[in-house]
Amino acid sequence: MCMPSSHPRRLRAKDTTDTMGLLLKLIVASLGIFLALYFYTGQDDFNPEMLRGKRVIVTGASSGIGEQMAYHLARMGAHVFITARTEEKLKKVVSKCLELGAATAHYIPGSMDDMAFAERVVKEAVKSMGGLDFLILNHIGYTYFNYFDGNVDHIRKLLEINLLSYVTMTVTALPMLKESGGSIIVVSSVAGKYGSPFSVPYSTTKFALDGFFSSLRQEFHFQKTNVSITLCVLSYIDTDSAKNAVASVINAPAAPKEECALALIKGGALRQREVYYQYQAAKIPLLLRDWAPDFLDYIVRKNYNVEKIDKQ
Ligand SMILES: NC(=O)C1=CN([C@@H]2O[C@H](COP(=O)(O)OP(=O)(O)OC[C@H]3O[C@@H](n4cnc5c(N)ncnc54)[C@H](OP(=O)(O)O)[C@@H]3O)[C@@H](O)[C@H]2O)C=CC1
Ligand SMILES: C[C@H](CCC(=O)NCCS(=O)(=O)O)[C@H]1CC[C@H]2[C@@H]3C(=O)C[C@@H]4C[C@H](O)CC[C@]4(C)[C@H]3CC[C@]12C
Repeated sequence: MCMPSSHPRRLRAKDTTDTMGLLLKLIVASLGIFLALYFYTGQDDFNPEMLRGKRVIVTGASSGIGEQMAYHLARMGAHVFITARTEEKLKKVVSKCLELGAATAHYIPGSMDDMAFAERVVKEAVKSMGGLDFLILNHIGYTYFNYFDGNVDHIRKLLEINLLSYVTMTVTALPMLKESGGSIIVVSSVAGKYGSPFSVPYSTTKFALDGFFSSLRQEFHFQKTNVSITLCVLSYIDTDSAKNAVASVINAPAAPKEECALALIKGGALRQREVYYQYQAAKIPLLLRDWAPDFLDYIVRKNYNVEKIDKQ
């Protein structure tokens, strides 16, 4: 009887390990290709004509990404209705929108810590434009970029501006959006998808937006409500307020606000459930969140010059 020697058996075990390794690499590569195709497809079907004559509200449009969205919409021939607190800035944005080709452009100044104002914005916009196709929720209240200071009242106030005014505007706008088969675009952040140091109150409000709008989207399916909800997950964008707040602390480049604004409008017009901008900075790290959360936390922390915060 011939007993197989231990050597060939070891070789067979090594062959099996090599094959498994190769298979694993193939699976990971195919998954990568599949995800890349899945998340990139759709954007190409966009045509700026989709926005011509559409009636759009943009909040937080006196500066930054909101202002840039207003300009893109104006170039596309939309009716633009903008809001924020600073009237002087809003006036300038409205006149530039008209120069760029907006069908109409109007503004209403006020603060989103007042829910009666949030409701009024929608009602005035509908009166002025004769209906509503897109509700773009983009504004945020002032917050600090530093260690959590224990101030519960700040979190409560920020929740009113960053979350409850979004909810109020959605509730008020829903009948008109149902009528037009319209869309809600909600501007959020990677800080609303994973834990972010020095942004505790801000991150709290952005996670809450995901809870509200992702759950509402589920109910829309059951109710056959033809209103799309696009949640926009942004990485660091080069707006003045973001750069002022974090430039010395974050070791990552900021993406251009003009391109970002266009990506959000495209995603909304195509009725995508989520937009990630910039894709590699916002989406790729998230692939780790459920499978390697400690590793993701470590990568996130690596982006911070924490000594700059400690010295402040
Ligand atoms: N820039 C970035 O790196 C990132 C931004 N985002 C998100 O993008 C969106 C826009 O950010 P960004 O353009 O950088 O911000 P900006 O600071 O440039 O713009 C914020 C807007 O909100 C308005 N606003 C502030 N406070 C209030 C208030 N109490 N009531 C009503 N409006 C208010 C501001 O105008 P006014 O002061 O005149 O009221 C301004 O128009 C936000 O939702 C933010 O979370 C997400 C990830 C990254
Ligand atoms: C702290 C920012 C809030 C904006 C603000 O109130 N600025 C006023 C400063 S000023 O008065 O001097 O002008 C945050 C707004 C957007 C945040 C960034 C974001 O959402 C993306 C990244 C998320 C990550 O988790 C943390 C870093 C971010 C770049 C984050 C930083 C804080 C904001 C700029």
